[in-house]
Amino acid sequence: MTLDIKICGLKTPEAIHAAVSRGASHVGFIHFDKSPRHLSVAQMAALRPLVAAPAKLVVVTVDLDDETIEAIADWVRPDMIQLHGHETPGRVAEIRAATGIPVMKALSIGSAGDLQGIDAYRGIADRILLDAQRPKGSVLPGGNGVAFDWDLLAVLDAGDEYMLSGGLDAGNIAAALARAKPSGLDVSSGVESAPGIKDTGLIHGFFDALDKARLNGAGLHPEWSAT
Ligand SMILES: O=C(O)c1ccccc1N[C@@H]1O[C@H](COP(=O)(O)O)[C@@H](O)[C@H]1O
Repeated sequence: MTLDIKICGLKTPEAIHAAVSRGASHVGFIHFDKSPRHLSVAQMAALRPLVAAPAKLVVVTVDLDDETIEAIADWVRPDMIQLHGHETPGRVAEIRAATGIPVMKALSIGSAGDLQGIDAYRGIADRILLDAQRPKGSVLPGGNGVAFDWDLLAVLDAGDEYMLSGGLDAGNIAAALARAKPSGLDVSSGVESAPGIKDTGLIHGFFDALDKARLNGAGLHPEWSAT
């Protein structure tokens, strides 16, 4: 098993190319109009062909209505839909069934108790994404560039699969992998020069730091390859 890498909030062909050329397993487009990374359905559909297999396209949504979810499914045809709002297990199942597209449910983690929320989505969401809680005053449920305490994850069982996000960057990725055992990493703000502005140099820097961490064997889960 390899460690999945999702580079999220991409808006330009250059940024998509940088992520895909470095082996990103997932590329994320944000559809949330309060975000500086927001793309309309038409913009996502236009960029969609640039995300070719084996890279997978994830569209990030927040408490979206059926009509918009349907438009995204039909026009953008993502490989996965990320649900980053207050979607209940029932709503997650509904979106999964209506679209036939795998879903990733994001959960905000501020304390060990928040991890119990995972249980409700087991067998319903295809993947779980663990992110930091939104800082006071932020209008964004994610993409705030803040990390949570990765040591909280120590209570999880070895078989608990999750993607880790929140404030990851080239400077902390080795420490994150030494303390957490995710099956994937998700980064957005950490490869930006300003909110919503991806920097291809920082994208390369993130993959370089990851390569270095892997060479040093930084906390890699025994089941995950170092390639
Ligand atoms: O990035 C956004 O603007 C965003 C908006 C609404 C929901 C989720 C959003 N981003 C997600 O946040 C995490 C981590 O972001 P960061 O690295 O801390 O900036 C990631 O899963 C994005 O998909």
